[in-house]
Amino acid sequence: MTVLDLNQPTVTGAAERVGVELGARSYDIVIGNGLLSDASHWMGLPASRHALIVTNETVAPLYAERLTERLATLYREVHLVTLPDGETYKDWPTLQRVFDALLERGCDRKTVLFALGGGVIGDMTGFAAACYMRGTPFVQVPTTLLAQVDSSVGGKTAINHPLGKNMIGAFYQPARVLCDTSTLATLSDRELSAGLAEVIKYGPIADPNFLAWLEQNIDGLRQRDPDLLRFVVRRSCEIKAQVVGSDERESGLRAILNFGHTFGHAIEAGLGFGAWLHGEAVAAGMVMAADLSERLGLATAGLVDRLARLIERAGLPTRGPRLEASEYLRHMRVDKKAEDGDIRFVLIAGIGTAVVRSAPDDMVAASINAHCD
Ligand SMILES: NC(=O)c1ccc[n+]([C@@H]2O[C@H](COP(=O)([O-])OP(=O)(O)OC[C@H]3O[C@@H](n4cnc5c(N)ncnc54)[C@H](O)[C@@H]3O)[C@@H](O)[C@H]2O)c1
Ligand SMILES: O=C(O)C(=O)C[C@@H](O)[C@H](O)[C@H](O)COP(=O)(O)O
Ligand SMILES: [Zn+2]
Repeated sequence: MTVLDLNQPTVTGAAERVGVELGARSYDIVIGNGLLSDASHWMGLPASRHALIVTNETVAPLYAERLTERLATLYREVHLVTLPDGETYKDWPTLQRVFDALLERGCDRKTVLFALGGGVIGDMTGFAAACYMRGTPFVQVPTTLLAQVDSSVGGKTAINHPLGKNMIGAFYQPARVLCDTSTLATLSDRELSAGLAEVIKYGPIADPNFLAWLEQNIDGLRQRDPDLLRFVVRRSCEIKAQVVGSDERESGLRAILNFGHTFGHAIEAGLGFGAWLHGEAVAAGMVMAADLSERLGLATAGLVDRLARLIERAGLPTRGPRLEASEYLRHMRVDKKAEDGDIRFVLIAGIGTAVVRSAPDDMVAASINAHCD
């Protein structure tokens, strides 16, 4: 991929826009400090009588009132549904509560859904929007770092199945993504680190300069320097928008965004959803995938150490939990990239270049055993 402009972070108060170019489904990602309080970025959203804010019990007390006030100037009826918090609730019964709320409040097919929260809320709201009356518009208002740099962009929506991560879902693009970076101030350190895992991912798969920049700035990011945070949100969105813009439904290139996820999803499913955060599982998964890249002779020696050092400095695990390699393999066989039972991994063939390959089970097991407790 082309390396885009890596200027020093912009320090202006003005919001920035990154376009996701998908023809009729194109939309903007708007990034700025205080967007929830700035009416100008909320103009031109899909028109409707009804808006439904979908959020959870942690985020609602923090930001639902501000979003309700903002939407009250745009929609005649603004409804709110507050879901329980956690990855364990990314499931059918909780999704059903969104449909209950829509029907009980008389919402029609033009109703605009607003996903206010992290990736769990974003993925479920998007899926609800894809299904309700066969499709109603939705807007992402991501409030975690992970959601601002990754999950709010690109239209992958889903819930989990006990046997596999994100197994039931749809590709369904939002009408806009509004990233208010000021919401990151209330995020826990653990969740901030989880978001950094998906940020780090973009370096090895797409942008060597970004990886080097992260190595220089990781401490400042963990200290929540607002300019650094805003820069990583923008740069991450630029990379993801470029990938999604050229392969919306993952027929090829888009799979590179799954770096670390084949192992990571096995960790999440193997331990039971919610035991490890998604970002934590992806972090350990990236180390295993880097190891496999070295073992297969795709990457030169040193990749694992370099990546693990950065991951550790980001406050993330570099080793997976104690699970048998056979248990990992069992979960990985249901990964969506698998073909005919053949597990396919995103591997690194030099920093900035990712490839998708299968590998012999014994080599995969060796990578797992070398990097799990
Ligand atoms: N669709 C995609 O492309 C994509 C990409 C990456 C991850 N995901 C999915 O996203 C999910 C992980 O997202 P996540 O890391 O945002 O987790 P999350 O949605 O569970 O949010 C993390 C925690 O932070 C809380 N929270 C949210 N915003 C807050 C704020 N501003 N202040 C304080 N607390 C806040 C939440 O209530 C939750 O407890 C996983 O289900 C993963 O599979 C999807
Ligand atoms: O947008 C994508 O494409 C990604 O793969 C982004 C991932 O970070 C994300 O976790 C995604 O939900 C994983 O998708 P899946 O198809 O493996 O469930
Ligand atoms: Zn992910």
